[in-house]
Amino acid sequence: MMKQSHKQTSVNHRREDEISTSTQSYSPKMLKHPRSIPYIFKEQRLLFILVGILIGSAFFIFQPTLSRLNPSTHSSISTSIYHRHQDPASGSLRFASKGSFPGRVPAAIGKKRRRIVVTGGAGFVGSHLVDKLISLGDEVIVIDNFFTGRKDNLAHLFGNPRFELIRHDVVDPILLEVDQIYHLACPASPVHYKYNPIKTIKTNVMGTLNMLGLAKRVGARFLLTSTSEVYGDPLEHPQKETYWGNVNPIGERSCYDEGKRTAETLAMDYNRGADVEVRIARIFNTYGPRMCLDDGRVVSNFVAQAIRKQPMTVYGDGKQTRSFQYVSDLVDGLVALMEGRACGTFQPWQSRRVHHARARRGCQRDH
Ligand SMILES: O=c1ccn([C@@H]2O[C@H](COP(=O)(O)OP(=O)(O)O[C@H]3OC[C@@H](O)[C@H](O)[C@H]3O)[C@@H](O)[C@H]2O)c(=O)[nH]1
Repeated sequence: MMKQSHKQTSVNHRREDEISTSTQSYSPKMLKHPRSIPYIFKEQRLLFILVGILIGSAFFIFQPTLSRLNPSTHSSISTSIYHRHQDPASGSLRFASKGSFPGRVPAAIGKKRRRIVVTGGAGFVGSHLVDKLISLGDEVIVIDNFFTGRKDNLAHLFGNPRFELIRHDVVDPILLEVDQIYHLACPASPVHYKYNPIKTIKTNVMGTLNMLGLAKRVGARFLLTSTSEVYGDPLEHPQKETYWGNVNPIGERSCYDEGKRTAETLAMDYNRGADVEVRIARIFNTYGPRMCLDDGRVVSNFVAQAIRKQPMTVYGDGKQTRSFQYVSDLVDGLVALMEGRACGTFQPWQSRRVHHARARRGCQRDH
């Protein structure tokens, strides 16, 4: 047994040397049960210390991995961040993917700034709306496929940290975490929307469906830019919102007229069926800066012809009438409509009294 103890460790070897040379009396009790627990604890303490260090190191190495696999073991703050990360529509994906550990609160949280999507934001009306929202301190994401919109209309905002531009066609779904959606994407001039009528109606129906789906998913408020053309060839002048129109479902302009009518139907159905807060603005003939010279609408046509000293072309018998408005007035109206409490359909000359009556009745209403 003594021989075995010598082989085990040099510590033991030294100890036995000490024992043999010491003046203390030899204690046979110590060697009597060398494999007893007190003996092992006393003689193998170095081994125990090493094992302890190994277990401790292993715990600290694997602990973060384990916590990522099991978020339920963390505080409520880290759990909610994890769930936001799981939502594919959530912008939290961005900070989570940077490798932040659960429980670490990103700097952006706490500073609540509204995030607003403007579809068709590179267009004539859209770009003015984006300017207005940026001036109000909001974060703006523009979605545009540049069919009639131009990057030039937004060039002055490139580099602004509160501005983002995404080349995307609303006919395809997109996931974003936003507070408000201004849905403008669609060619509006008769020349442009008649160029590819199937694409026009697809943009109005599928594009609006996608944006309403997004609004429902993230709880965003939704504003649809509709048109005076939903009245078709109206038999009433001027047209009130309560007028249902005199429409032709198979005419050359129907891709736009009927497309916008369907978009309005979808918006109201999402309001009634899915509690999406919707606003519908029936926009009349608008003019102002950034309108393309080849826009095809009457104001730009007349201005372009006047500049070129050409005669102005009046279509038909010239007895048709239109309501015109300057683009900044329209943009102010769109923002007021979005921010107001009233849901439903509105025109520029809508009276305050009617707005409030609707607000009292709640968002849901039928014409
Ligand atoms: O050169 C022209 C252009 C147009 N016109 C006439 O002027 C009137 C206005 O026509 P526009 O092309 O400007 O457009 P509209 O008013 O018919 O619809 C437009 O305004 C409302 C928006 O909601 C629609 O998106 C947009 O199509 C029409 O009667 C048209 O025939 C001319 O007489 N000469």
